[in-house]
Amino acid sequence: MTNTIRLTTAQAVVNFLNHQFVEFDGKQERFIKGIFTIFGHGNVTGLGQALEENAGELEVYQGRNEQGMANAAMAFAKQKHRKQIIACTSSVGPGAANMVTSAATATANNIPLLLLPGDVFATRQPDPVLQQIEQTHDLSISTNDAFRPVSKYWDRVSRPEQLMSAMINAMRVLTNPADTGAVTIALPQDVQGEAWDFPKSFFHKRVHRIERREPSRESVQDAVKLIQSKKKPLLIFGGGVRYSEAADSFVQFAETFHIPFGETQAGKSGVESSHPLNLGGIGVTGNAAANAIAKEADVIIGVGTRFTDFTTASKQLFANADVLTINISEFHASKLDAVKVVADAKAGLEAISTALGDYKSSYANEIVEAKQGWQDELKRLYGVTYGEGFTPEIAGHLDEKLPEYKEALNTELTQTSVIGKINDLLDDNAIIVGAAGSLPGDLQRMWAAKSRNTYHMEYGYSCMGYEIAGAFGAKLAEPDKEVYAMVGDGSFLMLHTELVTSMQEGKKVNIILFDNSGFGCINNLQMENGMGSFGTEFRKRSPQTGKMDGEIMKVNFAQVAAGYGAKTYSVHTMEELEAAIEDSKKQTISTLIDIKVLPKTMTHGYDSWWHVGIAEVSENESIQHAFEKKKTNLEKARAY
Ligand SMILES: Cc1ncc(C[n+]2csc(CCOP(=O)(O)OP(=O)(O)O)c2C)c(N)n1
Ligand SMILES: O=C1C[C@@H](O)[C@H](O)[C@@H](O)C1=O
Ligand SMILES: [Mg+2]
Repeated sequence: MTNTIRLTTAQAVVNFLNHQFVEFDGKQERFIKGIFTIFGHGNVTGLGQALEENAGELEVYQGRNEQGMANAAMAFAKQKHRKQIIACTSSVGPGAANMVTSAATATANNIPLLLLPGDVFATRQPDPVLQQIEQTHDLSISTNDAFRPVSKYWDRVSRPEQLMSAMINAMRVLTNPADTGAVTIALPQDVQGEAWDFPKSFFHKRVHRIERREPSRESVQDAVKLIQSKKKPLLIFGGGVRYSEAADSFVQFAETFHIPFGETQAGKSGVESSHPLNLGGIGVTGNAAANAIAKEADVIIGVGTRFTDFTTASKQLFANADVLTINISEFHASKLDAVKVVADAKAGLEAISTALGDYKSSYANEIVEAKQGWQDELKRLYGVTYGEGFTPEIAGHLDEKLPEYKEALNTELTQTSVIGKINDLLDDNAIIVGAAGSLPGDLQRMWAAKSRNTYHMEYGYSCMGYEIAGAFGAKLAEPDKEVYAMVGDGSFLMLHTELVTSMQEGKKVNIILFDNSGFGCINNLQMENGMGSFGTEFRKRSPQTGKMDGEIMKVNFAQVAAGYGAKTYSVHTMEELEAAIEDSKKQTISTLIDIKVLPKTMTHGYDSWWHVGIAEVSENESIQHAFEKKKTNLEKARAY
């Protein structure tokens, strides 16, 4: 009996993908659910042929935009806590280039994403093939080299037999909780069709064990010593806790030692917001309760967090505290000069818990009071209404222009009150998905997660255009729940066409669109830092000034989505909002609710600083002032 099987490279890819499984806590699951495709000459006659002939168990999807489909694949993996993925194949050239952004998004967020872009001919016989870029200094370069800096593993299969080591390494990285991200296997279009006698053993079922790395005894002792020397510890619930499925251990740790916790964007909803020790979002987009407690904490225990500038408020928030990290990645564990426990979140927390004995923090009423204070503030935010003498949350920027927006958008709705209403109306187990704009900040502060794992925010790359594709990916992961994309008008305009794919697949997503006719959060950012309103409001070019300071642009987003066949609603009042949400729940097709909101009515920062580059020299006094302010702020931050 022969020990080999003759297949094309592409057929071997499909066969191999069908035989990959992961095992976590004793539970085995198929690792590759399916594959998103947009076919072109770079993949249709190779991978396309292989999938047509025998896709096996792989579900084959048809994307609309390569970035969109890859964002959906990433969201699927994120919602599945990295235990299952959907691969993506594109053509050569522009199709491949469209996935570079998604690769970066997945890598920044440590989410597994397998990309299989077509590539130029290995033989070079037809060079330049259509869509080949031709770098004169190096003919081995193709568009796919652009994936190198944004991939955790990159390979090009220039001969069929290279596929074996390429795919084994791809799986190594995709299933490695400490170092996962985008994996790019570039497949030259001729090689995809070339045959090889592959060893049958290459296609045997492979089970990739996702192990819970135990901490070393010494590192646990270090952690115990540090915590025992402190009175006011603060835990941070990072995305790693969710991926490690360690929420129960985390809560038990917090309760046993009476330690409050703040949530990062990736960690939020790992535990219900109502938990008495859950202070909610922390950092630049954190709330007043979490940030106030953080300022007084003497040790920060960051679990499964990358400590981004948003979490640390640009290293200002924990300036005077010691830091302890529990992280599966040595790299992330080593941040902020921390005492580090390199371990799986659950294993690390449980080991420290056992060794910590009868330690108790010395918080008295601070936690209850901080939470109550934030509840009062939330109530105020829910109730912000436009009217006589109105002062928006972000005051002093466009105050005098608000009546013009009210007229143009035909609305008096404020963003904070709309978010409050939506939070009240959605099902407790509904999933919200977001990524960019002012919404991630508002939602991290304001959103009360009533069930676990219902808050899905891509804030590692904060990539505009993730929201709708991401909602579709989350829906594929959890088809029995309502999924809502929370999206600004800017993000919608950047990329929304996987909405069509959601309808093709009969997987309903709901788009909640906040139209303030502009890149609102960037307008806030520039004006807070001394600039005028420049290039961020959506206004027509004025024939008088020659600048984009003319009429406010009006887009009927409901009509756009209706054109795709979605059920849509135009909302200008609270009553219309309530009716739209209730009706949208009854629909079986995807929906879009086009909500017109006033600019500047999103939440403001709560005692936090975001470090951005500011001009050191300018004729403008307000810029000079902003630069001085930045210098003062920098002095209050940790140096590294
Ligand atoms: C792909 C991408 N390009 C640019 C940015 C920078 N950026 C962040 S938010 C934003 C504007 C978002 O506008 P919108 O979606 O309308 O949200 P709003 O701030 O108005 O709520 C921009 C341009 C980004 N995050 N992602
Ligand atoms: O530049 C940015 C500012 C943030 O407020 C926003 O949420 C994010 O999308 C971004 O890219
Ligand atoms: Mg906007």
